[in-house]
Amino acid sequence: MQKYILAIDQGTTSTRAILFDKDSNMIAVAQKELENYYPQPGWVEQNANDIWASTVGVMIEAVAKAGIREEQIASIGITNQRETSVVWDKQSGQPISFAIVWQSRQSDAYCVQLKQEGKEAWIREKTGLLLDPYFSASKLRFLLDHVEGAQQRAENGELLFGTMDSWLLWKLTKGKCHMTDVSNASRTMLMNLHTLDYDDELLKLWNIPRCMLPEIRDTSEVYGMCSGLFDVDIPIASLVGDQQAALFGQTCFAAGNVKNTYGTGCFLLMNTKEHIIHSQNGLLTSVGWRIGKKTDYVLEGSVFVAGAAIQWLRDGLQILKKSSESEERALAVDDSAGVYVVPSFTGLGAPYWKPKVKGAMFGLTRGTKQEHIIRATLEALAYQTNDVLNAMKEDSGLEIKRLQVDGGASLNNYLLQFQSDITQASVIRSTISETTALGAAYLAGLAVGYWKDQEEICSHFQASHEFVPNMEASQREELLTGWKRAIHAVMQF
Ligand SMILES: Nc1ncnc2c1ncn2[C@@H]1O[C@H](COP(=O)(O)OP(=O)(O)O)[C@@H](O)[C@H]1O
Ligand SMILES: O=P(O)(O)OC[C@H](O)CO
Repeated sequence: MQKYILAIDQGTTSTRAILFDKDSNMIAVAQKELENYYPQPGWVEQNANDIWASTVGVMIEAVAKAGIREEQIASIGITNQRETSVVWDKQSGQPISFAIVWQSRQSDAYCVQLKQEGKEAWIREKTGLLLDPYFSASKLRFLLDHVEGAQQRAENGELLFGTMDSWLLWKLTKGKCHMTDVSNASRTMLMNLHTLDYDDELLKLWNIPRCMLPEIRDTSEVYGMCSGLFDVDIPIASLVGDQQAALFGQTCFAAGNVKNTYGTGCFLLMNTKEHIIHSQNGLLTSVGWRIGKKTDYVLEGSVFVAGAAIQWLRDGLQILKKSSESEERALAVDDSAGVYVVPSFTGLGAPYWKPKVKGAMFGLTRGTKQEHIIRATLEALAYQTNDVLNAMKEDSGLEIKRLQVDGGASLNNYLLQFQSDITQASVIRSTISETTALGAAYLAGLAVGYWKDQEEICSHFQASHEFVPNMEASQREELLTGWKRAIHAVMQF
């Protein structure tokens, strides 16, 4: 009987379920959009019940679309938007409030206070993370402080905390499994990177009762059975943060392998194997995955606005009808005519971490056309990626000769060629666009023997296109000098 792996990709804007076969082909895809709520400026929330409902919906739809029998599903993998936090009642299974999304800044005051108390370096050494409301700890603190009676109920063992992997696992196993994996736990700011367990000093600092936290497990193992949804019980065999899943899906298994996902923002991850590298250049250190007690760590740099800048050209400036049109419009001019766009609309992320910086455009003349601005905006995605790659090279001491890419904006050939030219590295786009779901599928398949090992998985990787550097060194230097001046200028403004 032909078998398949069902991957759930629970993202910020949608939930997807994808069935893969043994050759990594996508057999069926189902997707449901999700509502984000913005109750106050800078706050972003989601309804965890909607996330659960969307997950059930896409799982059933994907299996129906594929026309397979449920017993043909060898295992289920879950990958998820990371850091987004929810607390629920153990008895009723109801969330005590909306989930706080990773982008939300509502718990910033806790981080500011801890910075003032001089705790940043100490937290960084333990967790590899910067003191920022991006991570789960301050979000959980916020929930326990703002929902009446929550702290006491948590201490009594009545409430449970989870990121979306834990929430979905708990729901799919009908409350039997309250677990997470090391990759997700490494983004909570409660786990110690060295021990891979919750850190008592951090729990004390944030005043979080350990009993409400999910058990930390491997990234690829059978945690429990999905029961009640289908006629047969199906093992759930991977939990993994979405950026780490993409790294796995891109088969970046060796030290120094790097992937970049060009979505709304850009997420760059480098596999550093067993080495915990503490960045001197504004990057984060997290766990990639742990399989059979072997842990791979990663260095990570996030660019907050990437594809979102193209959306701004489309919806804000209205100089594009569709994002995909940006390629031909950029190619309609010979160059960007000295225009630089710095799309730091929500501050600058890695490697600068300047949350208050605004965006800017430089080098405008009477002859500047829409096409120059479009081209310069695409180039900004490549310059920002290049800045993170330089930080990665410096921190790891490794050369980066190859960058594997995915995400919506990676369909833009002009962008990828320019990336290759500026970075002087091969830029490789895989034939499989859904690398995040594929990574979760690989991890779930490995756990049940569907695929034998990483070597077998590597043999599935196929580049759809490879972009190689093709720019004079002098031109490259000149362009990079202009970008540095532009970045410097926005930070001074
Ligand atoms: N051909 C393209 N050129 C440039 N940007 C694009 C192109 N296609 C999509 N995008 C951008 O990519 C983003 C969507 O990518 P996606 O990976 O779906 O993002 P996310 O997972 O963050 O929602 C959008 O911001 C869109 O503007
Ligand atoms: O939902 P995505 O794909 O934008 O990913 C969100 C990241 O995991 C946040 O850290």
